[in-house]
Amino acid sequence: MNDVMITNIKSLILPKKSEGPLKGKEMDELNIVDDAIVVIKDGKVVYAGAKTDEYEAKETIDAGGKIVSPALVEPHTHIVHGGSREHEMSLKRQGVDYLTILEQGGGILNTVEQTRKASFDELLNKASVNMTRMIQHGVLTVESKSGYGLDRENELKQLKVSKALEEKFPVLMRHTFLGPHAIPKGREAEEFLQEMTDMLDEVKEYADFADIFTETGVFSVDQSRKYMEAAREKGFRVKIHADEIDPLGGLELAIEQDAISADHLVAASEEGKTQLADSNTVAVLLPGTTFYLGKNEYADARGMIDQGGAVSLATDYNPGSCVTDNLQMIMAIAALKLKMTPNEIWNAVTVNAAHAIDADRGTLDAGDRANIVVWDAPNHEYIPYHYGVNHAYKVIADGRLIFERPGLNL
Ligand SMILES: N=CN[C@@H](CCC(=O)O)C(=O)O
Ligand SMILES: [Zn+2]
Repeated sequence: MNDVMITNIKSLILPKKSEGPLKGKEMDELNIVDDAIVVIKDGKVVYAGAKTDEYEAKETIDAGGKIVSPALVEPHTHIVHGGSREHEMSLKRQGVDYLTILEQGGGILNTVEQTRKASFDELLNKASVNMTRMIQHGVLTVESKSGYGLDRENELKQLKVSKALEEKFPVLMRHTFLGPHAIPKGREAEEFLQEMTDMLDEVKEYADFADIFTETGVFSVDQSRKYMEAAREKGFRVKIHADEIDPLGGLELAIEQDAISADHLVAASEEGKTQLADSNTVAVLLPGTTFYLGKNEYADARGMIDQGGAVSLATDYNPGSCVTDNLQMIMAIAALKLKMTPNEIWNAVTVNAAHAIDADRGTLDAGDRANIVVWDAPNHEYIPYHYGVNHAYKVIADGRLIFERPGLNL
């Protein structure tokens, strides 16, 4: 006997499982089945498709005539950190830009100070609040970066908190070492980068990927290449914060280094965008960051997709450049500012996001984990359209209902 049957599904969104990420025109293909059911046994999907009488189950979850999809995948966050940086809002209002705040010892370095001061438990409790919110917004797979320690003790502390989060919540996580995230006060780039590179062996136990912030005033393309090569030699797949503000050629470097993802890419070159199509690299775009930094130019998602590249979307949740843990909000910004179609957006936050972090998630084929969201929306286009609110109505992790949107007690 099966365990659970989700019935009364108006439309079931079924992104296509594929060996690599969906690229180019494939990104606009999405299977949507009307009047559907999902059957679950031992936390896995037995059947997801058109309604049939063929199956029985011990328990029923009524989707209430709403739409259902795989749980969302969040491929880029800085969820573990101490403190907050609301004071930077007034600096921004006065026209002080992101890199200037960093150069003056604020920004990332401010969060480093607060993260170093925080105990393991403080960090875990704080990140748990964000994780709870992400789950409530329909996310059950989360990538999490270090990068607010910038020394051995605190980078390891952050990665251990990240691992503990995965133990605590019914989520699949990927953990990324981002030791070269900024240059600590009083240090010199080369020797600090060497210290972070020397940590890679030890970090292997906790991290799936090695990442670096390649940007003006942080690490150059040559320094980043050296770090990525060292990480790859030690068996890491690499990631990169590339071309976020200045066009340094970070996307080309990512492709050259067979990075699993290149993230940001607001200022990526035409050459890089062209190369993306023939690469194994997923472009993880973070339009919430462009919005939050008050920029007018967004990443050229259309150029990347139309030339045959693979694109994914993430919040980039962090305390400085994008302070939201609502991936649905990013879906709206992608529709409005990146000119992505609803199908492209759904693929970008499910299958392609999963490929960007090497996670077998984002689909509901037989045998997949039954990580599912019932959305309070009439169709899949509605979620990017009605922005800024949470449309997740029920969240099901491994076949278990773990969140149901509360109503009002009137
Ligand atoms: N740009 C570099 N790192 C983060 C921001 C971190 C911060 O400002 O605290 C990002 O992806 O946007
Ligand atoms: Zn980031």
